[in-house]
Amino acid sequence: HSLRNIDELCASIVRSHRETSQYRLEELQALRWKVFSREEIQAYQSKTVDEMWQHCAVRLTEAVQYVVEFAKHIPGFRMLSQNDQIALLKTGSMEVVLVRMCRFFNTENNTVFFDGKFAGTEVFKSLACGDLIAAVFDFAHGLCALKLTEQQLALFSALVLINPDRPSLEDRVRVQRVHRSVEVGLTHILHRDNHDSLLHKLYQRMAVLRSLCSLHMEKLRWFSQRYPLTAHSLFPPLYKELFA
Ligand SMILES: CCS(=O)(=O)c1ccc(CC(=O)Nc2nc(-c3ccccc3)c(C(=O)c3ccccc3CC(C)C)s2)cc1
Repeated sequence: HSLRNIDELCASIVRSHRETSQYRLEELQALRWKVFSREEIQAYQSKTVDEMWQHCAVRLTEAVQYVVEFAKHIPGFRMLSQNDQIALLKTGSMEVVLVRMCRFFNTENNTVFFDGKFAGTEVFKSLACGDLIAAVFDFAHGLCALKLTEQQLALFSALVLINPDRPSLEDRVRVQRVHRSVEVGLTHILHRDNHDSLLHKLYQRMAVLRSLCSLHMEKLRWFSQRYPLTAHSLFPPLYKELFA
């Protein structure tokens, strides 16, 4: 790895991250105190379980679509086979949405940017999966505490996505090679930012991510058994393709 092409790799991943984030940081900062009114919270809480799940599935699918675009612009990712790209996105896209949450989470009032305003856990009550929401909020808190820069977040997102341990990969060795070059890139910018200790903490966060995503999948299975019609006919196709 000559330094030049590590710099190029970092630059292309950071550019891709910036171009595939629906909101710039400044926009999210400007909106951080725009919270839902009592009436709006009441409206969310009076939705039925399947209405709220459908609503979140649409939001999550939209966030995942941006992650798919992010992946497509990562040089090493594009070189992989179609099947391996799908295999990595199947498990990694939700993890990247969760990692990106540190951009749109306000630790001061424990709210997340959702549907145009910042929402507390009470907004998601009618999902009937308080443990998943609490775990997602806890994870977002923990990640925000690391105060990642956009560049560090971009490289960490790519590292989470290009994971050679994913099931059913055809060319694991190739994914390992791309993973290693992204890791060299992340190590390089953490060293440049004089924040070497962060890498170890980020690896610890990756372990929590995996458990969070299996909890999400478990809830999704529960939901689609309980509401088969909604899950099979009303969920966005990409959501079903990636999560069902
Ligand atoms: C990411 C790019 S960005 O420009 O920063 C941006 C762009 C757009 C937005 C708006 C946005 O889509 N916010 C969402 N919030 C949540 C959410 C919902 C419950 C709790 C915590 C966050 C979404 C989810 O559907 C989600 C996300 C992670 C785990 C679980 C879920 C819901 C499950 C229960 C179906 S989508 C925010 C930020």
